[in-house]
Amino acid sequence: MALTQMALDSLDFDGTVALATLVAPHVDILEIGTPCIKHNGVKLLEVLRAKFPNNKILVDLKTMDAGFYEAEPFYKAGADICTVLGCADIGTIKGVIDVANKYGKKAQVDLINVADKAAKTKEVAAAGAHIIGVHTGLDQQAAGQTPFTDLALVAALNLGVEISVAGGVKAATTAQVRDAGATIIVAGAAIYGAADPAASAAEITAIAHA
Ligand SMILES: O=C([C@H](O)CO)[C@H](O)[C@H](O)COP(=O)(O)O
Repeated sequence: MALTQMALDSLDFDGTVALATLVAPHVDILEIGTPCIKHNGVKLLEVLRAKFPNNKILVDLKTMDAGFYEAEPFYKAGADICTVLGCADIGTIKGVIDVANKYGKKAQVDLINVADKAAKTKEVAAAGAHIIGVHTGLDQQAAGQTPFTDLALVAALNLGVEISVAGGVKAATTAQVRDAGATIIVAGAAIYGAADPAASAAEITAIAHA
């Protein structure tokens, strides 16, 4: 059993709200993707928070510096999870963990571009990270990479932290990543690129929840 998260990666404010309206009943977590939050800011989070009280909301800040200071306004506005880059300074990562704890929320450390993912996972888990994000980014996917080997590596550490997996996951690979130990399964393009995003989200969630 894993939760599902839909990545909202459009830059368009109204289009994002419209897509979230279609998909929200069929996923556990709505993600405001990095380009989307940079373009639209905390106002979009406030709108989604008010419209979708039954979904958790992840804000994909991918924070690189000033962890506590950057993430606090988003937790204050209703984010349940904010992300911080694993390649950031440990002080930055601890800042996001601290502010998440202050609001009773969660911090996710994104392993994108981290060279030694096992060592980083152990370090940030010991620092109190709530979720480890195994992530093959859009540019890495374009170069042919997938998250599956990294997921196996992180899951094998058995550290008792939640593990999120993102990077081109679709219905056909959802059972594979669920069985490999992901507790949160992220899908972006597989849902927003589908002819029927609600049906695609429902299909992925049915597999993830099995
Ligand atoms: O985090 C993401 C990306 O780096 C842009 O910020 C995506 O939201 C994430 O990769 C999920 O999208 P898909 O890979 O299209 O499923």
